[in-house]
Amino acid sequence: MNILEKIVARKKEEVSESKKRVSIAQLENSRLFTRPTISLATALSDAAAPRIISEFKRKSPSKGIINDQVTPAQVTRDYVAAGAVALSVLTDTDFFGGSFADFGSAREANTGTPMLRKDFMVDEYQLYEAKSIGADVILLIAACLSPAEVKSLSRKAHELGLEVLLEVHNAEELSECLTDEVDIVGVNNRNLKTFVTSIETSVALSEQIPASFVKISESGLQGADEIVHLYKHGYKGFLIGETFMKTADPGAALANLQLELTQHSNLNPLVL
Ligand SMILES: O=P(O)(O)OC[C@@H](O)[C@@H](O)c1c[nH]c2ccccc12
Repeated sequence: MNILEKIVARKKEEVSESKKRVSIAQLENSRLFTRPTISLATALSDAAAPRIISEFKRKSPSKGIINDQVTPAQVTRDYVAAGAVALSVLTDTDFFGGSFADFGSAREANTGTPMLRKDFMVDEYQLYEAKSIGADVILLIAACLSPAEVKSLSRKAHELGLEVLLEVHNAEELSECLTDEVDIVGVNNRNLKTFVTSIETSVALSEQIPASFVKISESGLQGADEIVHLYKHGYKGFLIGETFMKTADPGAALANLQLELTQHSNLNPLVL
């Protein structure tokens, strides 16, 4: 089994345990369930410059502990203050050290910025969970879902008012799984089966994503130059975790990147 298969197998167990503990009706009754969601797709498609989706990520299977000193509330406040277009918070515990508690404190620390529940979605039940914790966007990873699952989970997400980010890593996943039900297409520069990261993945796939979809590039991003390069290939959003989280002050790291981006001619990420 590769790591992705291990994560998905564990996730399926977890979901069946959760279903026994908490019913969908209970999730529907939670305080945040009826909260109106905020559109990330709109924020990105309106953007006249690269926008950063900042991730709260404590650890990962490829890197081990990234940061165990910071709190999601503080990092969220700092990311928002530094101009993040959206926040991504890991809710997977076993492999990424995330939790609903992390997501909840980030949600509490910010009401106006869209939030992505970053997890491995394999069952409709998790969409109800996402809504109950105040998520705006959910992630569907083509590498661990069938095209039919992508379609049905996307439909259900929309029914619940959630936006869908479809993550692809290669041309096959893109052609098999892209459906009109998807709101945003994310190209993961990291192969989740091998952990190899290359921004050339985003470059290569950019042409193949129809212009009607908002595109984002995910993983392994570090500096303004590569972001501007990918922006010129049509990517509007950039999902960044480790580069920020490995510093003592992730919000300050985002602020520095924003500054570097403003120094690129004709690009001002702080002005719409
Ligand atoms: O920390 P990075 O290399 O900046 O990557 C962030 C994000 O793209 C990455 O965490 C990610 C992308 N797709 C995922 C799917 C599951 C878990 C994590 C991910």
